Amino acid sequence: MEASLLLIISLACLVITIFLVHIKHLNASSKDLPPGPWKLPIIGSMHHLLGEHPHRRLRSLAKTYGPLLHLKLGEINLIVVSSPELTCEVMKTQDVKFASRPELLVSKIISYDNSGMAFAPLGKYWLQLRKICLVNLLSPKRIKSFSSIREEEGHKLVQKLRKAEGSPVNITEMFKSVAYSTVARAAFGKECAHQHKFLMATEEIFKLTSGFSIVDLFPSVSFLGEITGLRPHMERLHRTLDSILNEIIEEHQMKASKCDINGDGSMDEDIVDALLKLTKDEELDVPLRMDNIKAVILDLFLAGTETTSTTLNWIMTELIRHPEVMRRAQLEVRTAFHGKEKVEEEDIINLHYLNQIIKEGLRFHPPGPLLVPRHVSNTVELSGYTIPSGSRVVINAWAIMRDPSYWDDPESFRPERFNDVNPKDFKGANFEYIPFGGGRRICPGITFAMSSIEHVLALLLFHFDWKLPVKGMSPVEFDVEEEFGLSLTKKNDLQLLATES
Ligand code: HEM
Repeated sequence: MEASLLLIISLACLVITIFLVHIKHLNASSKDLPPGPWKLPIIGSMHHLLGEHPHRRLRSLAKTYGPLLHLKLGEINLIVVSSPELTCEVMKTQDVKFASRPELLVSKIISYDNSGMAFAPLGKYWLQLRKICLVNLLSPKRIKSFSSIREEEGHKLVQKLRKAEGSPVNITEMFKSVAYSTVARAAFGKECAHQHKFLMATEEIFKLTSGFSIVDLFPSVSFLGEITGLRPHMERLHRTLDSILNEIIEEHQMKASKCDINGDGSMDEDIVDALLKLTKDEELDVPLRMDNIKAVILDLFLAGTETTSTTLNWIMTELIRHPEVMRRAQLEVRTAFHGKEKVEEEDIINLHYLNQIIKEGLRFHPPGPLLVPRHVSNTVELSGYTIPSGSRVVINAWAIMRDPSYWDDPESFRPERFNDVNPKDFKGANFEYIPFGGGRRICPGITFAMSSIEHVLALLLFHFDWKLPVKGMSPVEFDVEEEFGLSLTKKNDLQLLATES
């Protein structure tokens, strides 16, 4: 009896010793890696992310360990960048070394083996897509040609709000619908018959693309996808989207063949038409297959709709919370369009205060708080530390854009801060203001996004006065709870009362 007790105690001591030695070994400061919190076997530093959304936890950790942080998340080395100087190093000085993307399970399944632009690895194929996107799909000329779409969708939104006058409206749903319809009509030439299904699927995908999903932290444990149900779920979403895309492409092929038959070159070209034409282009470095075309279309939806509607939603929330900003913006818009029949896009450019509001909205609530993760293919030096090949790199844009060393009173919504003689711009030159990212992976949809956001907000401010539906509720009490995914959305839908001005 005593002997077996002794044996148990000895075994327990042995296990504890091995465990402690293992932890010590795991945590033995590697001189080369950036600093980071202590690790446990298998999960590494995952427990340090509990309790808050990742962008907030990572900011707290950066306060302790510095602006270049290393976390071991399962099998992944995660490098977190939280200062403009290091962001400049990643996005400018050493841009090419940090410009690839990690392979996430969701983008592999949904995006036809990572063949969309957002998750394609750096290389010839991505470069070709990027050129196609900038020259053919999202060129300033093409975006201008979508102005009638923006106007019609804006008009529909105003009509819906007029109809609902007197009752609370779910403005979040309306923003999703207008963002979706605008991209759908630009891409497909008309609204998609399966709008609801498509929107639901894209929202789900955004939640799965955070990069913090268990399947992306243990990529070598392939059965995790099955036992968590994530893989079958992603495959179902893929099948739904694939069948919708097939239908749309068939329609476009039929339309194109009819135009050919009639010898009618005057057909209005949408983004799908432009992409289909490219499948016949023999000059391309890498030929485009039908799956690639579907991946690109999907990317434009995924990247363009949720981000735009999220921005609109947060800005409207802040306008409600700051009635003095709302009043000043309404005055600006109403003065600019006084006596005019409609809100014209050319005049929106002169709405300087509205532009400052949008910039402040993107600073205060960036739809991509950690941007889109980068991947390091070869070991690289950063600020005297070694970033091992295979590391995942995220830039905590949310933390940088609220850093008091670069922003005065950063926790307040103050559009006037962009009223400087040399205001910070988001086109990739100011690394303390990066809502659209930077470097060669910078968002190619900035002009598309800005023209939609400006137009919708100008209409809402011009035509309506806005109130909270609950009497007696103070605007500052209004909730700003967040939900984290690839985009940072408002958790609860925004319900408001609109009265015609
Ligand atoms: C307010 C709206 C938007 C925001 C805040 C936003 C933000 C971003 C960010 C942060 C990135 C990653 C940049 C990086 O890695 O440095 C990105 C990439 C991308 N965005 Fe946007 N975006 C918006 C709207 C749009 C729109 C409207 C489109 C197209 C219709 C679009 C298409 C893309 C694409 C294709 C990429 C991937 C680029 C690449 O990896 O080469 N985005 N966006």
